[in-house]
Amino acid sequence: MKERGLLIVLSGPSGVGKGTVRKALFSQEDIELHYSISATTRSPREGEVNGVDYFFKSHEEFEHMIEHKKLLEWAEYVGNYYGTPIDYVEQSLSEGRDVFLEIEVQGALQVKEAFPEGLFIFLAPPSLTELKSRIIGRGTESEDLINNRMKVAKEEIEMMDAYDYVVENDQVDRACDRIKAIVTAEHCRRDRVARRYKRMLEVE
Ligand SMILES: Nc1nc2c(ncn2[C@@H]2O[C@H](COP(=O)(O)OP(=O)(O)O)[C@@H](O)[C@H]2O)c(=O)[nH]1
Ligand SMILES: Nc1ncnc2c1ncn2[C@@H]1O[C@H](COP(=O)(O)OP(=O)(O)O)[C@@H](O)[C@H]1O
Repeated sequence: MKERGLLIVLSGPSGVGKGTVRKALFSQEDIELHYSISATTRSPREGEVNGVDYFFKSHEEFEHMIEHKKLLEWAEYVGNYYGTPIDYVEQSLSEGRDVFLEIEVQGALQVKEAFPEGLFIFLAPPSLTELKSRIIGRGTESEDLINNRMKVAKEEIEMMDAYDYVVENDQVDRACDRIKAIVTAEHCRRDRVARRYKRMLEVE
């Protein structure tokens, strides 16, 4: 039987660098992860492509997905819905592929309920001042939205204890290396456990 893949959840406040670290991680050849594309009701930003960055949905379409249990988790975040389509995750894991979710904190906590065996990583900013300057530097949000995101960020940082690991995003390549090391260690741990049970069953 094919072993199930690993579910990796990267979470953390808006502007900490989740998207940047994820893209860097996916550009590396020594780790193979499968990105779960989320659905959202937020409007596309310049350059974002439907079905690549997100599945962009109307409120009605999103609520239809909720009603028909098409989402593994969903959350309302600063006025928009975001959610993880369940079929892609289930199918990839059952075929032995490692799935990577990049989602906010409320959603990550819902995934933890459904998949306690997942690997939950919180990406943390070096400081709140640096977080704010990254959000401002990205230039995608109005001042009101930036203040909202900072307010939510403080609440999210309080939840970091619920995660298996906290990775500081001081430099993108260092954060990436830390995440790779965590994923590799988790694979080794699971292989060791699987081998131990296999041996136990052979002896029985
Ligand atoms: N719960 C949940 N959060 C998501 C999902 N997809 C993206 N998010 C999070 O929603 C928040 C806002 O995303 P977005 O508007 O793209 O802004 P950005 O990530 O700050 O650039 C971020 O924290 C994302 O990680 C999802 O499927 N579920
Ligand atoms: N380690 C880092 N050092 C400095 N700037 C960073 C770092 N990681 C990300 N950034 C910048 O911070 C901004 C927010 O990053 P982004 O990946 O959009 O965050 P998130 O997906 O968590 O909202 C971007 O302008 C990005 O270039």
